[in-house]
Amino acid sequence: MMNSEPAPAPPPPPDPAIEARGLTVVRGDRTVLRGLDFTVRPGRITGLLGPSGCGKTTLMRAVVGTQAKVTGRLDVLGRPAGDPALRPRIGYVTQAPSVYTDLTVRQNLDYFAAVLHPGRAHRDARRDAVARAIGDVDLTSHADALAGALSGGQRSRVSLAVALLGTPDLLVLDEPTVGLDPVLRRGLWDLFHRLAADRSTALLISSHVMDEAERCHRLLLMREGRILAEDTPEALRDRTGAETVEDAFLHLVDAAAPRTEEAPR
Ligand SMILES: Nc1ncnc2c1ncn2[C@@H]1O[C@H](COP(=O)(O)OP(=O)(O)OP(=O)(O)O)[C@@H](O)[C@H]1O
Repeated sequence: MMNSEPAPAPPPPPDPAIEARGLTVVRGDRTVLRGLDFTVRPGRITGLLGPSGCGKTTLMRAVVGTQAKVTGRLDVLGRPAGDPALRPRIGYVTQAPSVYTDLTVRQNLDYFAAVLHPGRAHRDARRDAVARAIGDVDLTSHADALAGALSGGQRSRVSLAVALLGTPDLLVLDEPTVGLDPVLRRGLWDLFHRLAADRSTALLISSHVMDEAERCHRLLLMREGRILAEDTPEALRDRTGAETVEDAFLHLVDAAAPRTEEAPR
């Protein structure tokens, strides 16, 4: 007998981690972001790519709630960006590592863990979270080194470990792989993919290095404060007939304004 039961409906897509509609930001007397619409999903790595000065950091600052003069709609994890309830749910790593150079790696992590989860009752949980975060960024063998004695790339990884302490639902990373050698870069991208797959973390990662684009699930291509395209790397290549995301970007730039522009590095 044929089964007349309708096939079960597929599960609805999870709520977006970030949803922007008409996002506009003014810095000084300049409009730096101009009416942006985009969505970032949980469990996905979204790459934010574009030339230097196009507004990537400004967009990230708006998402984490540290940017003034933001208009339009910007919802983060179901709340308006900047809502105090979002603070423990978002990890943000800026371009400049923010660590105490006169403390060891572990002491830095202990300090931030105590801010996140104060009190004796959380002592064991703090110790576990610190050990896990140091392991996540592959700094276990440097845990007792002074942060001031680390290389720039190692110090950025301490900043990343701090951001991972609270197991955030959203990680916002501003050029996290700058200055890292290829082996460490690969290790970090593996970690980003594990966070997306195992913890359903939404990752928004900026870069102006186009070869990192292929490692992302989705891309937001930016130029001069606008989104040129929002899609998967594969769809962007197919749509433009380009072999690389960099060529796809150039194609889209030409299609948007038929003039010669400098390509992002
Ligand atoms: N404090 C500020 N006051 C006024 N304008 C600013 C300020 N900071 C940045 N801008 C301007 O905002 C624009 C976007 O800067 P933003 O730092 O967001 O770009 P970006 O894409 O992150 O660049 P990069 O890749 O070099 O970090 C730039 O034109 C910059 O000059």
